[in-house]
Amino acid sequence: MNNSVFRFEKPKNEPVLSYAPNSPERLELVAELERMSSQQIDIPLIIGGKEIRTGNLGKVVMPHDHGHVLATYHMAGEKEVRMAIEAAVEARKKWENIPWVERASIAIRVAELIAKKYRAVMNAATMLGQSKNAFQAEIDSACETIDFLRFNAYYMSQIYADQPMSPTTDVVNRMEYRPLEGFVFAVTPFNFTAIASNLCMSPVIMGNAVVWKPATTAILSNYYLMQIYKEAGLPDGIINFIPGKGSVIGKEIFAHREFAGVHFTGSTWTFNSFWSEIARNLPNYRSYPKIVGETGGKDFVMVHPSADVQQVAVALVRGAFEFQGQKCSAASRAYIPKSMWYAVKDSMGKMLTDIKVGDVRNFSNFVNAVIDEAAFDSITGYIEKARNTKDAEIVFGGTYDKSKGYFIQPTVILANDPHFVTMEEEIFGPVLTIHVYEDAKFEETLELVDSTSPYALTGSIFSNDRYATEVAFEKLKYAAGNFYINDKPTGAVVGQQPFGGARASGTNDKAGSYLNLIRWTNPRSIKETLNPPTDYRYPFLAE
Ligand SMILES: NC(=O)c1ccc[n+]([C@@H]2O[C@H](COP(=O)([O-])OP(=O)(O)OC[C@H]3O[C@@H](n4cnc5c(N)ncnc54)[C@H](O)[C@@H]3O)[C@@H](O)[C@H]2O)c1
Ligand SMILES: N[C@@H](CCC=O)C(=O)O
Repeated sequence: MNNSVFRFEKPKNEPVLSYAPNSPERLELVAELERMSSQQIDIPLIIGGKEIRTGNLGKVVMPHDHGHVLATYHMAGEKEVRMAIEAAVEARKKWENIPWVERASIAIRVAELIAKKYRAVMNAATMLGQSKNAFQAEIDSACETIDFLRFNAYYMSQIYADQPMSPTTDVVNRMEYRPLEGFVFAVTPFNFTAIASNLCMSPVIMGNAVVWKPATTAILSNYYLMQIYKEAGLPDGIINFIPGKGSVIGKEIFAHREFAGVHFTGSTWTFNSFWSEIARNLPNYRSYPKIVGETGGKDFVMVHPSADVQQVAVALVRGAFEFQGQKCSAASRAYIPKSMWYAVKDSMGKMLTDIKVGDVRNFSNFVNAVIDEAAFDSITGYIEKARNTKDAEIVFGGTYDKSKGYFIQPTVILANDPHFVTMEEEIFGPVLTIHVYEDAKFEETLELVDSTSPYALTGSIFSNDRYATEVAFEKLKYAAGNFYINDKPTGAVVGQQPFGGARASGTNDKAGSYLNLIRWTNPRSIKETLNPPTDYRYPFLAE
């Protein structure tokens, strides 16, 4: 056991590479895309470090070319879920007792491997499997994944250094940061490889062992993560990788006595179903489980008449359509003053005419495919609702085609009714709805922004009038957990804008900050009395 005190310096964010034509990173990525596109791999479950093949198979396809199979994966049944739980419970016994700096070193080594040796692999797998373009993959599967790992090692060192005071000479007080008693269930979404990694690694770094259910539409990149964790020295059984049906896996997990916490990112509906299931099983557990979930959003852009037209138009186009709007933070409803609407529309129209939609391997495509057929059908269903009502009209896009890939043209809906369904419900696709308001009704419109949707994830105000900005800041105090001034509501960076929201958007435990890590510890306060009293009486009783 090493008894030294280690301190990690605050890291810097991983620089985003440009992938400009002929840059070394571009050439390496193109070669990796070709290599991955020309093979079909077999993805097993990984339990206690062992590869398990159940023969119950699913397919990993490219969303932008869904006839192209990249991999087959094996699905867990009840037996494998129980094996994964046992492996995690067993592995945790040694893991929690090694010096924390060893755990931090493994995390930092994972970051280093992704930054250099496996950057192209992680980006190519995310591009092909999740249909992200090179820039969107780079900021996710390279930079954000790396940042989560490096910053969490630093935050962990700060948490552990936080010790209580011992104000008198006869007492020594200290705090021991134990992991949770049991295992943690990580349930991860398709849309960010970084989130998948972080949902597993933040409990792990704090001494916990994890059973990981990845999203079936992100299995390729998630499987490569497992391999990198192993190469970095993560011991067997600390993360147990079990793709499969959520309902089969969830049922076994939530009924288990050793279930100690769930680290989830995904839809509000799924999270609510977990919460009910956990409540139903409460008497079975050893401890109250930690329930951490970041969920949906209906993120707004509120525009004041003093705002700059071009800045607003760019924020709307990038905020709504990057990664096909499949970000929980995507700009999906905007409120524009009447005096600005035609200018904003004109500017957006120029950009939208320029934007190309297609395969990720063609680097000139800004927009790629949505994740799968179910998403395609759900998103286009909303577009059809807009087409078939008097309450709204489609002003850009509105076309789609799933014959080869799940492609939807960036779509802008103008809603006369500020409560039209696409102003209220999360669509999770390339659809932005705009409501135009009378310039004089700025404050009333802020009330509308606050009360229109059950979510409170991200939002922004565009204004060059500081008094107006301040009014929006106050009136929208609880409307967003991440609030932006003169910026799009997406693109939170680890260490800069800790991420998460409340209301129906989750428990707001702020991924990418110490606030998330403290959910994965079970602290023990220790008081040692150096000179214990030998008389039971209070001093005044001796009078
Ligand atoms: N707030 C955030 O930080 C954040 C970030 C990214 C995505 N999201 C949200 O995620 C959603 C999109 O992601 P998604 O489509 O992957 O979400 P989803 O809820 O469909 O799935 C998330 C995960 O839960 C699993 N799952 C579903 N039902 C289950 C069950 N009964 N038992 C166990 N596991 C189950 C899925 O297989 C997947 O791994 C959007 O609503 C988006 O807003 C939120
Ligand atoms: N870090 C992301 C949040 C991920 C949601 O899907 C952003 O702010 O765009």
